[in-house]
Amino acid sequence: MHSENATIKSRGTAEFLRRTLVYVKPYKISAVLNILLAILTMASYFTFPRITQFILDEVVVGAQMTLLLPSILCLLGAFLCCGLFNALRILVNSRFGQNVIFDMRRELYARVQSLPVRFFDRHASGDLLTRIVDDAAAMHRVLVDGIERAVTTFLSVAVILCVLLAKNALLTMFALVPLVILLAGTLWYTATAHRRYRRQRAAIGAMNALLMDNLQGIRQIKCFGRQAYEVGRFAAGADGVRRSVLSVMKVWAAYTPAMTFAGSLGMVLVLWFGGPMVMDGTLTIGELVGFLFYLTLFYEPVGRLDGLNQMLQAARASSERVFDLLDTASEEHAHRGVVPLKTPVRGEVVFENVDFSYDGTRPTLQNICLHALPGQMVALVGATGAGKSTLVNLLPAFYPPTGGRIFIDSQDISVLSLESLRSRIAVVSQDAFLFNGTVRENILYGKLDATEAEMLCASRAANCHDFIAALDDGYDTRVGERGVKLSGGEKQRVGIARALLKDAPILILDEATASVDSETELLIQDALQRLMANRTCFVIAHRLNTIRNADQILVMHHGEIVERGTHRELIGRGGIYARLSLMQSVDIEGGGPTEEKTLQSVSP
Ligand SMILES: Nc1ncnc2c1ncn2[C@@H]1O[C@H](COP(=O)(O)OP(=O)(O)OP(=O)(O)O)[C@@H](O)[C@H]1O
Repeated sequence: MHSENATIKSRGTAEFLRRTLVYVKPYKISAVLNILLAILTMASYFTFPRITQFILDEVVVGAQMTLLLPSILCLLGAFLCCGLFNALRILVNSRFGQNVIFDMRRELYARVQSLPVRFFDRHASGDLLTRIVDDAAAMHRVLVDGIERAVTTFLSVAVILCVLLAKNALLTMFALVPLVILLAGTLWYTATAHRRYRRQRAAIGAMNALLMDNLQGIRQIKCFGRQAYEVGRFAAGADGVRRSVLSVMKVWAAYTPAMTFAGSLGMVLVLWFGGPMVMDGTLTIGELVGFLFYLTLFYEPVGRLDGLNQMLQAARASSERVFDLLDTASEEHAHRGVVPLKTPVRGEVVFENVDFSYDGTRPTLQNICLHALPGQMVALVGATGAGKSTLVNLLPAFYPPTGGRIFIDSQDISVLSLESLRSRIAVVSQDAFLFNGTVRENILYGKLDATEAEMLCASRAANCHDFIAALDDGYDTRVGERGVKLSGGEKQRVGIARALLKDAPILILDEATASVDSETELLIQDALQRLMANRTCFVIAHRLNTIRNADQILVMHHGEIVERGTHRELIGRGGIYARLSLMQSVDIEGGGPTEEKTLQSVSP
């Protein structure tokens, strides 16, 4: 995880602002209205010192009690306006903010969906989640609150400065002396804060990555009794966050009070030099109090600039992680194919001298040649790590081959659009991943617009209708995260129903290794027979008895096809397959298995 974050490019504030402001464009009117309302709120609030001064000087000292009620009503009206404008500002600001973050998250998630499978091999889901949820939120805060605060702050500083100068230029000079210290402090903070925020964001990403990984593996943790070990690992991650946040806060703790103190110096100086002015009659007491009120209003936004700066630096660090995601080339960018697969698709598949490597150096597949005729069943066998899954993963272009070509119906898949290619391939994987929704939603994943009748038909063909109908809420039963509420055999059949509904001419079937009872096994095999009928099937077989009737069996070893033929031919050859077959005690003449061992445990 740390290495992932180390690769994130550092970007300047100008790039941050340029790319972040793009999200405000569609909501220019809301943004302007938001600022306008903030200014009105501020302006109504600023009448307070002026009216107070009037009450003190004209009403109290000038003994004009008839003006008291109108003055108080004015004050009340100003506060009312202030509250009203503020309420409207909050409404506009919230809508504006939620629109911005909605757009950001939608764009980010769309980008995540378009990233190549290879990207997900290298990035932890928890870290990606942090970028979409937290980092986008930090960026949005700058746009929504930051811009508003920046405008109102600078405006109020400018307006109040004019008022102060108009009231008493000499006192204003004294009041502004600490501003030099404030500016120097701000510059120092800006220059040094960025790296601390980068570390903080990286630490949060790493902690979330660990958290997500652990929650997904909670059963393994319990099974191995590793709760204490994982608590320790999480504590190390959380400690990383604690230390990075503390390093930010340590500086902040010294910086903010120092800046507030510097601001207070202005008040002290004004009192020091203003007091004698009142005594010698060049200033009224009301004018001095009014001046001090305005000075508070001056230093309050000046102090807010520090908070704004902190927000900006945090958002800049977050934006680097967001832009890193947005700037990663999409699958379409790398694949480039746009041609649709010619229909009707017959399902002829050819691998022509295909090589592949995950890391660009160590070959995972070498010189793979195969020719599957439409409707044929091609079985892949071999020891674990031989490259069977890698081979089938090249067919839907999850990874591009590093050498050679792959054809479907004589069309090179590298020129085909991914959408067209993948819509013609169904995958039934070992773990039959189900989404955390209802059974119905999971089956319909194969064809979102399928009718109820089509769904029921697929479900019956997959031998899962009966168990689904017996569930409390039938097809509307929620299956839990990854389908946790269903048994392995049930999940597999829901997975088969989903693939049946997709009705693709090419099927990739990664046979489940987990054993199920023989009745369920029969139901699954029966469902699979229906699924495989009239499709070109690639079956990663772990038990040889299920592939005896395959049209071709390819035996893989260290990324190469070392034997090929039918079951009988390979048995007759007396090579690796025959040995594997013997070890699994498959009845060579076609009878049932007497003992089953998965190929995972057998090395050729
Ligand atoms: N995403 C990946 N990134 C890097 N290397 C990988 C990746 N997936 C697999 N490998 C490596 O590629 C080799 C082939 O793996 P593959 O999963 O294709 O084998 P397999 O024959 O399907 O094994 P199994 O039967 O156990 O599933 C292995 O050495 C594996 O470690």
